[in-house]
Amino acid sequence: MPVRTLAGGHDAQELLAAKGDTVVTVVVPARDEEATVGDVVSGIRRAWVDRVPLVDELVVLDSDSTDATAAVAAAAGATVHAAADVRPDLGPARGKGEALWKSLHVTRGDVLVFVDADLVEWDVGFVSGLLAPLLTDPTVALVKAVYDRPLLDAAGHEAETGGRVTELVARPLLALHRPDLAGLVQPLAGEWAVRRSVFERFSVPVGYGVEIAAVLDTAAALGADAVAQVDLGRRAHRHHRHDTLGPMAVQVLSAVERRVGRAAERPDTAVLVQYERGPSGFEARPRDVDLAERPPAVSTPGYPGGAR
Ligand SMILES: O=c1ccn([C@@H]2O[C@H](COP(=O)(O)OP(=O)(O)O[C@H]3O[C@H](CO)[C@@H](O)[C@H](O)[C@H]3O)[C@@H](O)[C@H]2O)c(=O)[nH]1
Ligand SMILES: O=C(O)[C@H](O)COP(=O)(O)O
Repeated sequence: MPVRTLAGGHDAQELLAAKGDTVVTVVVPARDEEATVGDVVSGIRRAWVDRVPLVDELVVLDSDSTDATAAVAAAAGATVHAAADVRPDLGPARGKGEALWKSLHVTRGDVLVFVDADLVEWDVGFVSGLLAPLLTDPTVALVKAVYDRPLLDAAGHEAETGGRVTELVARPLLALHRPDLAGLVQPLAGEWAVRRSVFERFSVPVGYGVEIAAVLDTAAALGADAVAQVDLGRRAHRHHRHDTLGPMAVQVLSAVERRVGRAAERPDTAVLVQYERGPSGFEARPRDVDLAERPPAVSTPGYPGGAR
């Protein structure tokens, strides 16, 4: 059965009625996003906290930023937590997955909606679109965004279609290992929503493997039918250079391999060697890539409702 694809564009009052007493948390992970995090936070705040009270908590997880991300996010109306300051007793780790995992420890939502902080084209309907299936259909556990993804050049002009790691790594891996999930158009979308009761039971890659891991773990635990996707229109974001997409690809590959029964015993670091032409020919630029995973939040001592 193909992955369920749902339309966005919901009536706000109907969603509010469907929400009832479900607590909804929006989490924005951000590392050095002072240029864009303010618009993301203030847009969500105006639409879904002030005008329609669909969102109960709006939280930015500041992921080791060295710029003014935290101050900008707080001024825009978010509750800001520095990821490194959340449960420091659990040891240090860095990365996007770490920020999302730490968010479980400082929020109370029954449903968590994740929205990237680097968006330059987006719509507040992303939040309601992702929430709707979870508020209205108890069989849905995780919802991914689907959208057109332009690849913008340095001047902001549309060059071609984006999502290079998605198209060259993530979707091919699904085709090989989980063809029942191959209908997911944007398996790496940074905009997704999940039930806490599900996400808190998964081990979470600290880096960019977090999205593909959550999809695979949800399908393994509850069946592919528990994963849905919603068409949200169009989204544009800041692009990485190819040399930082390489480590991202390694993290996505590792998260998948661990979940299809390979590489379970792999060390938590890999070295990706990239090459640049220098004065003496091609010079090696080795990069350490962090493949570590956090254990299920529910298993960490002190987690509310978890082991103590
Ligand atoms: O250590 C980090 C790195 C990134 N981020 C934030 O995470 C979001 C997405 O990061 P980004 O570097 O912009 O990733 P993308 O190039 O957009 O990668 C896509 O693919 C990744 C791999 O699946 C997903 O994690 C991303 O959400 C998705 O947008 C942004 O708000 C970042 O500020 C952190 O919080 N901590
Ligand atoms: O999701 C992806 O595949 C990566 O973030 C790369 O996206 P981009 O090619 O649009 O920069």
